[in-house]
Amino acid sequence: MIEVENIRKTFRTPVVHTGRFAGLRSFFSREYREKEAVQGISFTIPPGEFVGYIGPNGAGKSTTIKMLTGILHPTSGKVRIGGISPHEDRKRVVAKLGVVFGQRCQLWWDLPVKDSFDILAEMYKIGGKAKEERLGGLRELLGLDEFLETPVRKLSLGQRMRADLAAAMLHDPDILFLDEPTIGLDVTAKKNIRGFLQTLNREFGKTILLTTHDMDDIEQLCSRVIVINHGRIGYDGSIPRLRERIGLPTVIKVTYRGPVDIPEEPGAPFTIRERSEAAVTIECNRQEQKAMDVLRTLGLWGEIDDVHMEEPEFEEIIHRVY
Ligand SMILES: Nc1ncnc2c1ncn2[C@@H]1O[C@H](COP(=O)(O)OP(=O)(O)OP(=O)(O)O)[C@@H](O)[C@H]1O
Repeated sequence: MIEVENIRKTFRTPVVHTGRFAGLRSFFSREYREKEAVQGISFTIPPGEFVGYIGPNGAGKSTTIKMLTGILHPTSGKVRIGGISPHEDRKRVVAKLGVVFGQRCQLWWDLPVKDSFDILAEMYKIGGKAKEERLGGLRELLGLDEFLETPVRKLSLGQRMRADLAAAMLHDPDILFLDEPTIGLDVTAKKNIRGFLQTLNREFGKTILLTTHDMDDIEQLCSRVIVINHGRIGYDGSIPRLRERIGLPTVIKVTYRGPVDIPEEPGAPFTIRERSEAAVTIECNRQEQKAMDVLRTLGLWGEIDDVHMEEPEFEEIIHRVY
């Protein structure tokens, strides 16, 4: 269980002067600028949940993750991971956590991948059969064998991410924090990583908090999404409920065969976006109108030949929340 209670983080940075005697003025200056990166955030994540933690650049996502992992101490508020405060007992919390930062490799750059795993296993005090079994499972799930002997610096981005994920899971933590794990990856590599994360969550019950700018990651993986902006939570709930709340229209295009009689006003709760001799495109709100009811009305205007339906893009919905 991850418990976050009204956490805040204010960064205080000295004001740097410019112009004449700037260095001297900065040196003697006691002026500070304050930045409230996180402004009172609360949420609870029960075991086994897969949560997307998203927001625009500078929203406060990384700052939150750093407070959850104990790297940063909140200015106020409380964090509990499995009942333990990461600040008070970082060692015990770290044992429960796996952390992956997509932009930062956590392995030894010049060593073969398997040597990095050996060092980590030593650090976590995993040996013998347990180590073989765990590493065997990860090798299979992540396809590590093709590059186990390769130095980390020579890995492709996709291979490096797979190695990083294996390293994060080596001590079998219950919780995984991921910061942009698919950044820069091609379609196939993304698919592999997503498949692995899905397996961790669904088959092994791992709790996952995922930060990403890739909305496909969120839509394909997360059952819940927390949206943060300017250090505050703007939304916390399921994706369908978010779609409902934003209420962007669904677009339906119907092509007719034979004679068509499209009225000037639809006389139904949807709007006509475009019409031609043999087709009509309408916009409707799926929360207010069932697609079948809309189609029934459209069927009164002529014999339907083909139907094309476009749901609002998740990306567009998130853009509206930001
Ligand atoms: N150590 C620091 N000192 C001062 N300000 C900081 C520090 N770390 C972060 N900030 C500021 O706090 C705000 C939130 O930053 P944070 O890195 O948490 O955002 P983010 O949501 O992770 O953004 P991104 O998507 O760009 O990674 C930003 O305005 C940032 O400049």
